[in-house]
Amino acid sequence: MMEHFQTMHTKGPAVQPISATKMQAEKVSVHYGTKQALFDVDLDILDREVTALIGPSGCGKSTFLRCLNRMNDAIASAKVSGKITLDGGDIYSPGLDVVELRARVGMVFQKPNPFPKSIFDNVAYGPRIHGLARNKSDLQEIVVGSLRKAGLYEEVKDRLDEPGTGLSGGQQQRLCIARAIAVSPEVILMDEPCSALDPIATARVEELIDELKQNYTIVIVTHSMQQAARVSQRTAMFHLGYLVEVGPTEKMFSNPDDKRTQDYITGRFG
Ligand SMILES: Nc1ncnc2c1ncn2[C@@H]1O[C@H](COP(=O)(O)OP(=O)(O)OP(=O)(O)O)[C@@H](O)[C@H]1O
Repeated sequence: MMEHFQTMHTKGPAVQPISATKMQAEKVSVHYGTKQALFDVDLDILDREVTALIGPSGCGKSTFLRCLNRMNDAIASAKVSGKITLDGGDIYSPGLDVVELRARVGMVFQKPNPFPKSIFDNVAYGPRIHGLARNKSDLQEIVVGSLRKAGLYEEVKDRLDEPGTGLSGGQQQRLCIARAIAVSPEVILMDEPCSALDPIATARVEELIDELKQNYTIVIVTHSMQQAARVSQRTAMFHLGYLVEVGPTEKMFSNPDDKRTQDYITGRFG
């Protein structure tokens, strides 16, 4: 795992930077038909940090993640209440362009899901539909830049015209990350992005997440305590649809406030 050390070039006491809130959830509840899956969740997502969502299966992690870019809109039975803001603006306000929202808050799924298109076209897809490139060389620059940021360019630069589906699982997931990055999102949501990957590909994606947090706010759902501890700065623990507690990852894994977190991280349930 790559370490980032900050060097202070100025004299005087070190000032602890205060992270700004990028997204804020207030009293967020979700029902699927008559079944309530989330109960009054209040959670701040801090800018340019990795927030890990942990908790036993079915506790509502993915449901909450999907609220952050309105992916639950696609589920007919899902009803979201409460308030979620991005830079202070309500993402559920009527008239909000959901396509624009999803460009600002991108998503990477559990199973790598490249389009049945070339590597180049996978990454160019978003910039094309959002009209982000003025000409071919602009588009080329965006695609190459995104593949570089996703740590994939060197591996694929000689075969950009070949299908994305021909890559290995780990490469496909980095391609999906490049595709998400290509539209310059501010927030990237990741739903168990490594669960289909082998340990080496997982380590590569974890390193990438660590690098990406310099420029993007990341929210990751993970079943792996080790992964949450390795990649995140803050951890939010969910249980039976409730947010149990949230805090700095180090504290959550060494000295959590809530017994349910303690039980979960020590493998007593989940
Ligand atoms: N599309 C859906 N329709 C109906 N119920 C759903 C739907 N998606 C999730 N649920 C229910 O909502 C609850 C929370 O599910 P969710 O997938 O958010 O949990 P999770 O913590 O992400 O679980 P896992 O770790 O197993 O992925 C569960 O009881 C689940 O069965």
